[in-house]
Amino acid sequence: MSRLVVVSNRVGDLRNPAQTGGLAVAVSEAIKDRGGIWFGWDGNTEDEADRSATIETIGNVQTILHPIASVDYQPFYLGFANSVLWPLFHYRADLVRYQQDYYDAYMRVNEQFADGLIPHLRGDDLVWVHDYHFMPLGAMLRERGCGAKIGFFLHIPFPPPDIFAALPNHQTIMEALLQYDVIGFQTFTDVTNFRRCVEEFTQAEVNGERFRFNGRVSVADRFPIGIDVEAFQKMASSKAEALFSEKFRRNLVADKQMIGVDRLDYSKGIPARFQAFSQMLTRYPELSKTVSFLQIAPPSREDIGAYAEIRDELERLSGTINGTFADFDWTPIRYIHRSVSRDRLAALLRTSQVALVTPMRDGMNLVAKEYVAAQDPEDPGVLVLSRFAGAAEEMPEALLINPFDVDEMADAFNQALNMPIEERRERHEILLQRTRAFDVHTWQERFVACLSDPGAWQTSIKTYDAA
Ligand SMILES: O=P(O)(O)OC[C@H]1O[C@H](O[C@H]2O[C@H](CO)[C@@H](O)[C@H](O)[C@H]2O)[C@H](O)[C@@H](O)[C@@H]1O
Ligand SMILES: O=c1ccn([C@@H]2O[C@H](COP(=O)(O)OP(=O)(O)O)[C@@H](O)[C@H]2O)c(=O)[nH]1
Repeated sequence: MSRLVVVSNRVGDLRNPAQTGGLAVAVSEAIKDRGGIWFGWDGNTEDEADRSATIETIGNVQTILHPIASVDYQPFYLGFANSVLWPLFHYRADLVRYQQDYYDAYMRVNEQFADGLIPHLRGDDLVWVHDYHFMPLGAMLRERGCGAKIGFFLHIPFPPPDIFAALPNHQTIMEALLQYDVIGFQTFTDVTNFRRCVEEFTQAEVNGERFRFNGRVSVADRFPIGIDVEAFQKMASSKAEALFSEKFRRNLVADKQMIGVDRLDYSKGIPARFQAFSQMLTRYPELSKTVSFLQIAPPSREDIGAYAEIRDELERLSGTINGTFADFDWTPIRYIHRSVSRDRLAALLRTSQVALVTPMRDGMNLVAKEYVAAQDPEDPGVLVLSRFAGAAEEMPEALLINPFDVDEMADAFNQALNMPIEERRERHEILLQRTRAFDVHTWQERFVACLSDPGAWQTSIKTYDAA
């Protein structure tokens, strides 16, 4: 069996169950299955003299943590990755802050990673590069003579050509992506957008989802990421956590609880969700004191202006909403700006009657799947899900909403709170079945199978009925 070599900016802490961020969570689950090397950033932003890579073995996984010089970190991670690619790929061209030195640092860090990785590679390895931080890495490994199979998986959406064209370096990035053997996306929409960009911005020969460019053939497909359903179910219903949820339930003044769990990111649609909750209380005054809304939103990328702004906006909004609706014995919104461990989170999801997953745009959104897994099948809660989350493609039985329409969301929240038990069970059963069918193990196995033999890979069917 070929060795798997995973590359990503964040390397999950394989000993820590409390990590946040879908990539770290999902890749940790996936690599534990098969073992191999996980190569990524050492998480250090300070320069120490001659910092070199740190190598550690944890079970069947070897982690190689590579430094990024502090002078590069800001323009690479906060700059090109998260002030250019992240907003653009989430369809927010208005938030892009492009600077040539950001791009230069991005290419430099990719070159350094290629130099750092190449001595560890063997010809028969399967190299799996993750996410927008490392789009040119495959091409740079090829330049250094790497003959191994190299695949790329994008965790965030891929935009249509009109938006992608706003990236000054779009052609270089497209051509670099065509140096991978496999280019994986979360959804059909992303695959379609990518194919359209290949057609528009490169000279590649296009045959369905196969592309021939500079003598190399690449295949693109959708590999929807999932969770470890059994592990999450176990956490949600563990005895210790049941005690925690019971205590938590007793302390609740309202009968029902709605929950949102998101990194504090403008793509997650939290302000509109708060507004819709407020609108729900205005439209349906009978809900007053019967429901409270718990929003967990750990800090993320706080050195970027747009992230600081959204934090201020949420503090303002939650203050205004509580000021308007709260009473001596009822606080409508509880907003927690720190991360919560996954076992505790699982219990909180199980204790909540409605989950609000309402991003303006999201690659997948694992919280949607975690909520479904955490439910008691006899008395399950309702998932309200944005049609612009990647998860919506596999989860049409959720209450799908348009996050740009606050009124529609308010009505859907009310519908979720009042949904009869039979309907809740019906929707939950099929959602759970599909969450199981497309779990993190399937994700890993499908990607690795495709990368092992890209020529023989049959690109996926267009529906999820097979689940
Ligand atoms: O590493 P950070 O900058 O702190 O950000 C955390 C991660 O955010 C993004 O996650 C994405 O991946 C999830 C799993 O595939 C997906 O469900 C979600 O929709 C995406 O937003 C980002 O893509 C990762 O690189 C970050 O590590
Ligand atoms: O306080 C928190 C907030 C989030 N998460 C986890 O972080 C991941 C977030 O992944 P998702 O795909 O929803 O979004 P991302 O943050 O990757 O954009 C999920 O597994 C959450 O359970 C967590 O453990 N604690």
